[in-house]
Amino acid sequence: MPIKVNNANIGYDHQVVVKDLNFSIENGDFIALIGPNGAGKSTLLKSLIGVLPIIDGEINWADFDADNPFRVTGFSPQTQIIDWFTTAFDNILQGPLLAGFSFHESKEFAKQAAKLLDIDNLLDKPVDHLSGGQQQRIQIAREIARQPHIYILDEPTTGLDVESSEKLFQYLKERSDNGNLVIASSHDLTLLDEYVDKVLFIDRNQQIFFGSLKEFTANASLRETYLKERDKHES
Ligand SMILES: Nc1ncnc2c1ncn2[C@@H]1O[C@H](COP(=O)(O)OP(=O)(O)OP(=O)(O)O)[C@@H](O)[C@H]1O
Repeated sequence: MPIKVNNANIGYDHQVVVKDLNFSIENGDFIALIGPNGAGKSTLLKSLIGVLPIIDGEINWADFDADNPFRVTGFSPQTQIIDWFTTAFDNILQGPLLAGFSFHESKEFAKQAAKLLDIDNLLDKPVDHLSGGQQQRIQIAREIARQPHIYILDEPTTGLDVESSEKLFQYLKERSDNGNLVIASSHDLTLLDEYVDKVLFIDRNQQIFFGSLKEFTANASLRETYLKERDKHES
């Protein structure tokens, strides 16, 4: 079992944001992490990859080098981590280079990822000359170019238009169909309905639901609760 979360309490400086999390991520899973604003989605994704220590319980990366999950993971947080003083291409190239690919392979992977994110015409531009949505694409392209086994993506479609969001989710679905793991937070239920196979719903400091998309969709009151909470926080 690649990632197993047991009775985990997560948060900041002993301030618990979500308590008693219990779920596991298996090879081939494409999981949507949903919950209203402030529910703790970013906190959970940071805890999963280990940049934020958990308060209690366990998160086990059973089949991987637990000391260095970054080797096998593409992680795109909500706050942009970008090298502002280089070009779009050099930013993307850093992903595969740091993952250990040769310069030649890295250039190929960077070009492919740029094409997927429709930024191949911006590659020689300094990143601080680009729009927020274009910068978001660069960050995701950099992670995709690493060819990771696990994708941990915090609202990857923010700033992306509908067509690009569909293309990205289609790609992630193909990766999960090939045995890779994807967990992505999103507020876009239409996109999730089309591509993901499991849902993790957190709200009011707790895990409300973890299971298949089918179960989630079939449970009208659960879906209703999610939509109501989401819209309440967004209005
Ligand atoms: N660095 C931090 N230190 C202390 N508290 C924080 C920190 N970052 C976030 N929080 C708090 O943790 C809670 C969860 O925040 P988080 O960003 O994980 O929510 P989210 O579900 O990702 O929200 P959104 O949908 O708005 O991105 C919020 O109450 C937030 O104020």
